[in-house]
Amino acid sequence: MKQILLIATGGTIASKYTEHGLAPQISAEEIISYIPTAKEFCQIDTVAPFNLDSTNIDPSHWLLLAELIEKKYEYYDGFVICHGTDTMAYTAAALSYLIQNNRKPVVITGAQKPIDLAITDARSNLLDSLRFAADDRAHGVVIVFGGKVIAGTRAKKIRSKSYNAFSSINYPDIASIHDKRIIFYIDDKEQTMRPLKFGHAMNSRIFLLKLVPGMNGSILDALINDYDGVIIESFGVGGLPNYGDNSFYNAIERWMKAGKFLVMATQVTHEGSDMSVYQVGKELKERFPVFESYDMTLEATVTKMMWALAKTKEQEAFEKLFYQTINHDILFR
Ligand SMILES: NC(=O)C[C@H](N)C(=O)O
Repeated sequence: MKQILLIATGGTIASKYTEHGLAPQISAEEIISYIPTAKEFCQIDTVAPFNLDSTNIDPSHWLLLAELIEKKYEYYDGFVICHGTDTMAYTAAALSYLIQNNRKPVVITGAQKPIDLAITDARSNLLDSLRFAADDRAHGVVIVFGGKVIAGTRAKKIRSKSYNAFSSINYPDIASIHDKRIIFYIDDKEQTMRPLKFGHAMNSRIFLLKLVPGMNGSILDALINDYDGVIIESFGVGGLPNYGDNSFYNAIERWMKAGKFLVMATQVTHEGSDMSVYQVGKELKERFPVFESYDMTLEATVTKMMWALAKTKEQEAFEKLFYQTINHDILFR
């Protein structure tokens, strides 16, 4: 029988109603007591490294989870992480960069309702996750939620309340799960052929700047001491405004001179960036060594930049890391 390590980290799935609002309180053992049928197909051990609403999860927790999985890797066939949904897509993307060429499944799941309620998505999500983690065909970091299996780098929380909270962006679902049946749409064995690699560092000095009409580019100057890289979430396929004062171009010149990194992304959820299309994007790319997210999700862009800038501060080396396809994260270039 497959051996699964269930890693409980908190989230709504493990929450109870308190006078201060929902807060994680349910232990890992209590969580598995709600899904007794899992015993028919796997044997579960549990560990609870922290118990947090995922709003409180930061890069140090991603490193802790990767380290825990690295230590236990040889002892288990698969890993299921119970996690809050709010930052689940960030954790899934971060773990995709921290655990590469992963031949075992690392499944992240959670719920919109606590597992101790009579009506909840928690039990089906957890059962689906364990079933997937126990499947011979499964590998890599994925989110299992609402019957979908989504690559860890492609997930986005698109609904704040409904059960079908996650979507795979610019990429098909890896598989779907209905009752006991798992149907694979993508079967990528290539990842599992390369040597397994664990990462041990993330650079959190990354800022995300969401462009709004009328913004002055000098805002970048305020970031220059505290950040190594900025992602500008611009409009459409990507570009920067010039309101006649050159404020963005001048600020970017100072940003680049200081040896900082700039990635252009888009506020549009689907289809990604392509700065070569319009003058407002093309000119910027011709003048400065800026990178772009293309079809990567924002969560993947942020965490990939954190991972890559922990490895290098050199443009060419960064470019190689940033545009390399990892766990299905980028196709378009
Ligand atoms: N559904 C959830 O899990 C939301 C919760 N606030 C969390 O992310 O921890």
